[in-house]
Amino acid sequence: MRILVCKDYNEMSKKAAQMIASQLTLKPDSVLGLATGSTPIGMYKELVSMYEEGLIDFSEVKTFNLDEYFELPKSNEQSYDYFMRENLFNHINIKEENIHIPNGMTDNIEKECKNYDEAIKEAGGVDIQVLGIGHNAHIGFNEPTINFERGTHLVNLKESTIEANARFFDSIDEVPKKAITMGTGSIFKSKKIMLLASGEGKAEAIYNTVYGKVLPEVPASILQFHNDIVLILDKDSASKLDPKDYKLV
Ligand SMILES: O=P(O)(O)OC[C@H]1O[C@](O)(CO)[C@@H](O)[C@@H]1O
Repeated sequence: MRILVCKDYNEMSKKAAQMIASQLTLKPDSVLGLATGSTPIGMYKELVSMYEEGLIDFSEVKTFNLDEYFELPKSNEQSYDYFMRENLFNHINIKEENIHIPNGMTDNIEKECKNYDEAIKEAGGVDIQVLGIGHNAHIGFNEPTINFERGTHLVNLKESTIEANARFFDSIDEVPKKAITMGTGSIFKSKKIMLLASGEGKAEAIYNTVYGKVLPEVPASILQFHNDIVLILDKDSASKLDPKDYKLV
């Protein structure tokens, strides 16, 4: 588990975008696993700037998003489909058929989840999975639970997650209570993983992820077993780590 600590959120975003750009240089038809939430917004801004400067090309890239709210129409500005188009897809030359986001409006959850995992497999697997992390160390919408979920599945959101995400909605009652998310098993199959975190509020989750016991109650802790993962943090989210365990960049 490599840990890079940047001086602030903007530097973290630049570093993360550089890592994605390197991936696309090495493999133009990369399969990118993408995250939503507030943390990756700075990285997406950097990627759009790099694309506009002609430094990167998304024409052969395929993407798979980690999660999507259940029964929230794509047209809703709080859907992750809407978020991804606003923050990235509408501003780069990715092909529509190469964009994959779980269909939160499906009337056949089991089929949707199975098809999603199969589509990832058919694409050759995720080359680099971008992750954020919740205050309770959830990754995607894999909440603290009693077992690590293997594949993409429907999940009941924890109250703490609903409260954390209520900031994006007019009222907490509007926050969906369920979501479709790639499972920790699906995430773990990614060839590389890049986890981003910013702010003091994530320091505890990062500490538990790096040093804690590998438990489904701390979903991100499973990442200790991955053989090619980098955490890109800002100083605040890294504040509980031992400086000998990370590199300042
Ligand atoms: O980056 P944020 O907004 O703190 O969100 C952290 C995590 O919570 C989620 O938004 C799910 O609640 C994830 O998609 C994200 O990685």
